[in-house]
Amino acid sequence: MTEPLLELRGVHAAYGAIEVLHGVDLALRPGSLLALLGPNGGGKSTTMRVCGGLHAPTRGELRFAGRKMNGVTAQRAARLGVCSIPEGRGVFPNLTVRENLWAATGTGARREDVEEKAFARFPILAKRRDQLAGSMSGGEQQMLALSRALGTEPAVLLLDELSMGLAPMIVSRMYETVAELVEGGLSVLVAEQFARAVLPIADTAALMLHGRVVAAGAPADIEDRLSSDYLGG
Ligand SMILES: Nc1ncnc2c1ncn2[C@@H]1O[C@H](COP(=O)(O)OP(=O)(O)OP(=O)(O)O)[C@@H](O)[C@H]1O
Repeated sequence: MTEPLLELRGVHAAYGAIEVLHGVDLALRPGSLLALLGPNGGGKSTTMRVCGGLHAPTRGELRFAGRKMNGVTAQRAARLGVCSIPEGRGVFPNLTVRENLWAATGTGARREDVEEKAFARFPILAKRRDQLAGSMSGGEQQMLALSRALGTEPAVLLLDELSMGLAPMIVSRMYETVAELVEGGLSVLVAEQFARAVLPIADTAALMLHGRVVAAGAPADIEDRLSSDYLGG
């Protein structure tokens, strides 16, 4: 089996004195989609933050392309090719669509190329190019966040709660795009409370409860562990 591109080995993490991850193992293989599932507070966002270099583990290893990368900053992680879209999308509301896209060019991509790709993928963004991001719908903002992240040409994309606040139709459209990106070779780790949105396109899935991965494997293999609660009705 191919080596994981991004991997957590026995990762513990804490906020102050309170440990919230208690030995998390995860393996994201190249060109695949791993869905990290589970209810609120289980530790998905903290796990994503550890993967993106935004939160340092207290124990265990974060590995990228076979090398330990504990202690890297988010900027260094981005330069290595690990790019995060945080919960809440992280677009700059008081900047225009184009200005938001240019924020991706810190890693070296040309502004014109980032714009061209974004507008080809989501034509609505071309129409809104000079509009303030904060004035757009949640779906359009998520398209912008995704386009900006892709502007850095990442090897790994970390997507936290893509579905949050979006209509089901928009969520399906977004995950269709994610599936195309994975088809094209991108490796994607998605944290989702609503498993139904992402399971159909996931290669592997992991269920997190109380800071631990309690089940992991092919979606079909862990489906029976996902109670209707975790499937999001
Ligand atoms: N900044 C913080 N300070 C202190 N505790 C935190 C902080 N962020 C999260 N926690 C706690 O860490 C635990 C894991 O939270 P985390 O956000 O990682 O879970 P989650 O599965 O992503 O849930 P959600 O979908 O609500 O973000 C929870 O008990 C939460 O209360």
